[in-house]
Amino acid sequence: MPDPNSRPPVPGYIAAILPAGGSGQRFGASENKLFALLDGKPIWYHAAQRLRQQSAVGRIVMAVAASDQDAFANKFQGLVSELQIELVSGGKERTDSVQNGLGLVKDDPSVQYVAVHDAARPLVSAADLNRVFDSAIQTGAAILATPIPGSVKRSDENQFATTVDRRDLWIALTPQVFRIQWLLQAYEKYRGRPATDDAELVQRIGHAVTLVRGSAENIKITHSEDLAIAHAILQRQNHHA
Ligand SMILES: Nc1ccn([C@@H]2O[C@H](COP(=O)(O)OP(=O)(O)OP(=O)(O)O)[C@@H](O)[C@H]2O)c(=O)n1
Ligand SMILES: C[C@](O)(CO)[C@H](O)COP(=O)(O)O
Repeated sequence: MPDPNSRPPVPGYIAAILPAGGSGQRFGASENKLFALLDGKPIWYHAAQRLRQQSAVGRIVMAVAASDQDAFANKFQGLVSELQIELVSGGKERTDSVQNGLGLVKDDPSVQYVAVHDAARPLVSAADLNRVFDSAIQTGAAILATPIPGSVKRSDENQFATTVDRRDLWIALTPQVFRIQWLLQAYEKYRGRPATDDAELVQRIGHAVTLVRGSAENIKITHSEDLAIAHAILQRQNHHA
């Protein structure tokens, strides 16, 4: 159902917020996992570059932890300027980082939608970006997601399994794209109750969030072994480009 309040988009109507303020505990490197190189460039750069290539995207705001700010001001300064990225401080939780990014764009009248995209997802395709942007314009809130690929089990207290019907289960990806007023309201009402993504906050204030089927290649770099998988996916994508 088309959103009656949506206005016809003009280039730059989306602000992308890239939370990059984590520490990559599960990746286990001595520095932020987002600094690991993929095809010679840091992971965060690939994520931001794919958004920069979209004419719908105007501002790109990246939230960076205090401990990484020197690296972004020095080592990565050229890459940050090249992609015209605005930096803000990261927060304790991912939601705090996103909220800091929102603070920078909330009063900008050219921003109609916000796309929140993990800086740890370097492989999102242009086709998926276009589809989730289009869906957000139609509905006000849309996220990339991919159906659960395997059998799903629930463990009881003795670690005995029951099987969960997976037919309507999806894995949430990013970008997650929202009409800016909805995301601002969601964060105004957010009282720190844990949420692993922004769609959950928007749902909590009563808006339906549309699932847009996206490629499972849009992985989040979480564990160190994900880097080798990302290299293989990138090679395949480059080969088919
Ligand atoms: N306080 C935080 C925590 C996470 N993130 C960002 O949110 C994205 C998804 O988070 P995740 O993959 O969990 O990254 P980390 O929190 O860095 O990883 P870990 O949980 O293993 O420490 C990443 O781009 C990460 O940098 C953030 O901006 N601020
Ligand atoms: C936002 C997210 O990437 C969507 O899949 C995910 O929820 C982040 O979760 P994590 O616990 O930080 O891995």
